[in-house]
Amino acid sequence: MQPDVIVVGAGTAGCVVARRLIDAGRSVLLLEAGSDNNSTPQITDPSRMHELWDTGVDWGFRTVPQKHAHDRELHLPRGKVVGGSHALNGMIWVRGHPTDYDSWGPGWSWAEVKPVFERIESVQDVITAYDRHPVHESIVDAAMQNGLPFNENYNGDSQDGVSFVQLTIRDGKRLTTAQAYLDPVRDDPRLRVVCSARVHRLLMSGSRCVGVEWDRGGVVSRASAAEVVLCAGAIGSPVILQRSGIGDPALLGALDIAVTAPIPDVGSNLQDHWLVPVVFATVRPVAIPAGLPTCQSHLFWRSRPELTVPDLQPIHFATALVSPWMASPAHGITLMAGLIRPESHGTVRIASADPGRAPLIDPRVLSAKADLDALTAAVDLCREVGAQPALREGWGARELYPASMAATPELTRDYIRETVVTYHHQVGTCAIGQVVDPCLRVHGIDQLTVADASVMPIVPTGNTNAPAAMVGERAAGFLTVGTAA
Ligand SMILES: Cc1cc2nc3c(=O)[nH]c(=O)nc-3n(C[C@H](O)[C@H](O)[C@H](O)COP(=O)(O)OP(=O)(O)OC[C@H]3O[C@@H](n4cnc5c(N)ncnc54)[C@H](O)[C@@H]3O)c2cc1C
Repeated sequence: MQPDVIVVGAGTAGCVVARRLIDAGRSVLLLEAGSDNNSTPQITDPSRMHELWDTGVDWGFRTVPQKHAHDRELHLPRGKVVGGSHALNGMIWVRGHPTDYDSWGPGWSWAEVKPVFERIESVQDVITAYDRHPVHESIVDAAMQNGLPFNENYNGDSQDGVSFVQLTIRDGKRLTTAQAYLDPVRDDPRLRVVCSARVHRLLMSGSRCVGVEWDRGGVVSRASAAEVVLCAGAIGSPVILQRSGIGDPALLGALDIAVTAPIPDVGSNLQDHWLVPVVFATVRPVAIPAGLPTCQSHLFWRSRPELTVPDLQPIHFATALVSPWMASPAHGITLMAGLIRPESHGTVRIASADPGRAPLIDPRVLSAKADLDALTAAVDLCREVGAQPALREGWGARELYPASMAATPELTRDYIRETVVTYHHQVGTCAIGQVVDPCLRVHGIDQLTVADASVMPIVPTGNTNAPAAMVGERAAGFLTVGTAA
């Protein structure tokens, strides 16, 4: 098969891109490093997502030691299976704040992307009505007792307030873009999906990308195509570019990789959202039945009232999420203090030309003091919500962490450095403007597009799966219809 287009990565965006290219009559070779087995109960049952980390479907990335987080190496789970990170994620559907897209460049204004979200939502089920766990009803009540408004639809006119989350679930099972977009065209003769195919590098002819090289069970194969679309995610896409000689000449030179295109910003501008656990023991048992995730409510709020856009998004879990050093209660809940407009930015760099070596991922978490301040406000807010009667009296909720570990502002900051974890929203490493143009074509290279979370120049105000799917739809439009799609 000599496809029209090679798509690398069958994750959230890659499945959308492949499907829309097939719809437009193109032949597609879709290469995925992980397996095709996304129908295990651990993936399909939304209540079991916590069982997936550090298994065969997780790339299991670790950051380099984080200087501002007590030198901890943070786990960054990423999906390695058809469905990508959507097969591992919390299934929460958030379009983002309208102003998020203003800085993305021509073609990306809210007026232009809003209809794209609506189109995706006509393919990708997003459920808003489900059997909410009573503890989430109480968490929402507690947030309102603490002065927050209830927001029926945070994907509507305003994000602000406490809400029940909207979820990508169908009939009690996780619904990824692999199922919603890819599965309906699986039998189309123009589509070939090759799994366990780890792409090592791009094949270049001068400044033209003419194909890719991959490894499958120790066998190296190559294919050429008129277009290559990288959908390997915010870690995978910059890594493939760097290994292909597209990146910072200083890095490539140090690793003895010939420079194909000097683009210093490949792998820079890594952004993520951050979470800090506020854990409560409850007297009443809390158990989530199969078919729904433990996280069913969240809130959007501001660390400072003068901010025009929410910078906090605590998410709430009907279970005690404790670190190994913490005491685990018999029953509990966790209000995860969430920062969603971080100032700290980092990098993704290959460590060597050897594709077997893990990349060096340095998000530089909490390197900006503003992030520590905002997370402190988020922790304070979660502590206040947990102390409200709906939880204190209704469930016997008692704060376990940070509790006395936040007795002073300095201790609170220390607790944050000790417990901060990823919110799983890495973006920005092949950013529009820096690495790709607004049509997602890599600067100075012909026939090469990047279409995944890596192109987002600023991390959206909210979870990143819906924006990644939106990027996939836009990319396919750029490739098939042109810039006005
Ligand atoms: C644990 C977790 C929870 C999350 N919760 C939520 C949530 O509730 N809501 C939300 O909106 N977002 C959530 N996210 C984030 C969201 O899932 C991601 O932003 C989104 O899936 C990114 O899509 P993508 O297409 O950029 O990358 P991915 O979906 O990660 O897809 C990349 C694909 O490329 C493949 N790949 C990578 N390198 C190669 C290579 N060299 N060769 C071949 N294939 C390769 C990968 O295996 C993967 O399948 C979560 C993420 C995680 C990990």
